[in-house]
Amino acid sequence: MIRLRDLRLTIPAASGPVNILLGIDLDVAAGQTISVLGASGSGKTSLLMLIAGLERATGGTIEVAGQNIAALDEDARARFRLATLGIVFQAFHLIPSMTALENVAVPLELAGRRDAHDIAAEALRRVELGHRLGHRPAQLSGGEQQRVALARAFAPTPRLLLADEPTGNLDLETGQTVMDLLFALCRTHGTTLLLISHDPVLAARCDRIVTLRNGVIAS
Ligand SMILES: Nc1ncnc2c1ncn2[C@@H]1O[C@H](COP(=O)(O)OP(=O)(O)OP(=O)(O)O)[C@@H](O)[C@H]1O
Repeated sequence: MIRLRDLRLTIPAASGPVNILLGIDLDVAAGQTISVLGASGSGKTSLLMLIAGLERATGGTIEVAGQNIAALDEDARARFRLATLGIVFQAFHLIPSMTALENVAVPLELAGRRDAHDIAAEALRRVELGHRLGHRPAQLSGGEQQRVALARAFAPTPRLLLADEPTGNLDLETGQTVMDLLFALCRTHGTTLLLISHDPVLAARCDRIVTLRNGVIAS
């Protein structure tokens, strides 16, 4: 599902170029769950942004679901994301003016699904938010907002879920509930998971752990 070869990222900055990733090689099989650990600033989020096609690599190759991301232009990458990936961030990134149902329906509508609202309602019921369809994000708790974000990510049944510290803004117990749901959804749909975390206990729930250090995979 993911194949990275000598992946490099250098970003220009006022004080000179910043080398963030210095040659990453990684293979993740379909259906596998993998966690990326590493200290703050080790390049975890940068790696996720490259795999999602939200950032351009400065070297190496990225294949996701057999697609060479670097070969795609901006529009093609957006279509590729819609068809292939779900992403969940630490901040929930819901649209404040929209209800939970509308937030989950957006990517489905963009993908041309006529039954977007029915699928969105079902996705929200699966994260136990069937009673909150008409609530806006400000009317939901943090845990509920992240469950809406999970429903939005899983509603189009993506082959790959990218999760960046999805429990970072939640208390321990709420975070546990969200992660139980996330792993259950991955299992049900056979979704490949790449989970970025600081937390070794959470990481240990994945099939595999890799650790980023100084821009390379240290273990
Ligand atoms: N646009 C940018 N310009 C310059 N430096 C950047 C930029 N984006 C990221 N960096 C630097 O790249 C390094 C890696 O950042 P990244 O966000 O990928 O780390 P991370 O491992 O996800 O950290 P955290 O766990 O704190 O979220 C950091 O040192 C950061 O300061």
